[in-house]
Amino acid sequence: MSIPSIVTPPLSGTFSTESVSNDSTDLISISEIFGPTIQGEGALIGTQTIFVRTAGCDYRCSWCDTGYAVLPEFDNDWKNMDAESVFNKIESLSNKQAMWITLSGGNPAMQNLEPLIKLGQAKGYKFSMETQGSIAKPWFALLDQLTFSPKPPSSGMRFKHKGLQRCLDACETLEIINSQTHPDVSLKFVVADQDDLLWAKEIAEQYPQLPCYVQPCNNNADINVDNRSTADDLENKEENSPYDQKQKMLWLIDAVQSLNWTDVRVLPQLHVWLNVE
Ligand SMILES: C[S@@+](CC[C@H](N)C(=O)[O-])C[C@H]1O[C@@H](n2cnc3c(N)ncnc32)[C@H](O)[C@@H]1O
Ligand SMILES: Nc1nc2[nH]cc(C(=O)O)c2c(=O)[nH]1
Ligand code: SF4
Ligand SMILES: [Mg+2]
Repeated sequence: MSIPSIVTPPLSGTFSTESVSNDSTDLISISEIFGPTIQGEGALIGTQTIFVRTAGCDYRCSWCDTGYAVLPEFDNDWKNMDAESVFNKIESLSNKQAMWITLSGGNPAMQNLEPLIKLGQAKGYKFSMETQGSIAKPWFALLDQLTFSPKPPSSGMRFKHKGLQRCLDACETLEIINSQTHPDVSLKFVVADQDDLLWAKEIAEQYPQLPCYVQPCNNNADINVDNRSTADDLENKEENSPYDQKQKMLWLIDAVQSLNWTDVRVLPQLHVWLNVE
C-alpha cells in the first residue's frame, strides 16, 4: 500500500492550513488549562503534567475525543489569552513548581506558542506538544518533547506526507536525533482497525529513527457518530469501560504481534482507562 503524497484537504469548505495560523497576534485561543494530571498517552505516559489545550483544529477526525476544542459551536467556551495570563494559570495550578507542560488541542500548532514556551522554560518548566503534524512552526525546535500523531484512514482525514516532513524539518530532528537542543520527537498512531495498523506501520518504517507508539481508538467521539470500533464488535457496549479499553488493548497487542512489528510500543490512553482528566 503506497503512502499517498500531498492530497487536497478532506474538509469541504474549510480554510487552507496556512490561513488557520494566528502568528500575527500574541493571543492564544484557549479551550482549557488543567492539571496536574498524568500524561495518559505516548512517550511521557504517567508523567505529572499540566495541560494547555488550545482551541481550533484544521482537521475533523471522525472519532476525535475532544470535539469541544475543535468545533466552532464551542467557541463561546474559548478564551483568547496572552502568554503571561496562560503562564500565570500554569503557575497557580503547579504551585510554581516547575514540571512538564503539555500543549495540546485542537491543533496547538495553529497558535503562536513561542512566547509561552520561552516564558515557562525560563522558570524551569519543560514543554511537550501533541499535534497531528499538519502545520509546521519554527518554534517546534524549542520544545523539549514533541509527539506527531498522523491521522489514519479510519479518521476520515487524508494524510499529507510533505506536511509531516515539514514538521520534522522544523524540529531539525532528522539531523540531530535526541540532542539536547532539539525536541525528543516520537510518532503516535491511533489504531481503530487493521487498515489503520497497516498504514501506521508503513509510515513508521519510513522514520526508523523515531520512537513509535500505537493506541486503541476509544468510543468517545463527540465529533461524529460514525465511529468505528476495532475489528470485532465487543460484547460490552458500554463506551470506554475498563472492559472496553482492555478488549481494545488486547486486540491491538495481538494485531501488532501478528504483523511481527516489534519496534513499536502498544499503549492505552491511561486517563481514559482510569476515567481521569
Ligand atoms: C485530541 S488530540 C489533540 C492534538 C492533535 N490534534 C492530535 O490529534 O495529535 C490528542 C491525541 O488524542 C488522540 N485521540 C483523539 N481522539 C481519540 C480517540 N477517539 N481514541 C484514541 N485517541 C484519540 C489523537 O490522535 C492525539 O494523539
Ligand atoms: N490525561 C490526559 N493525557 C493526555 N494525553 C494527550 C491528551 C490530549 O487530549 O492531547 C490527554 C488528555 O486529554 N488527558
Ligand atoms: S484528533 Fe486531533 S487532529 Fe483530529 S480533530 Fe481531534 S484535535 Fe483535530
Ligand atoms: Mg485527550
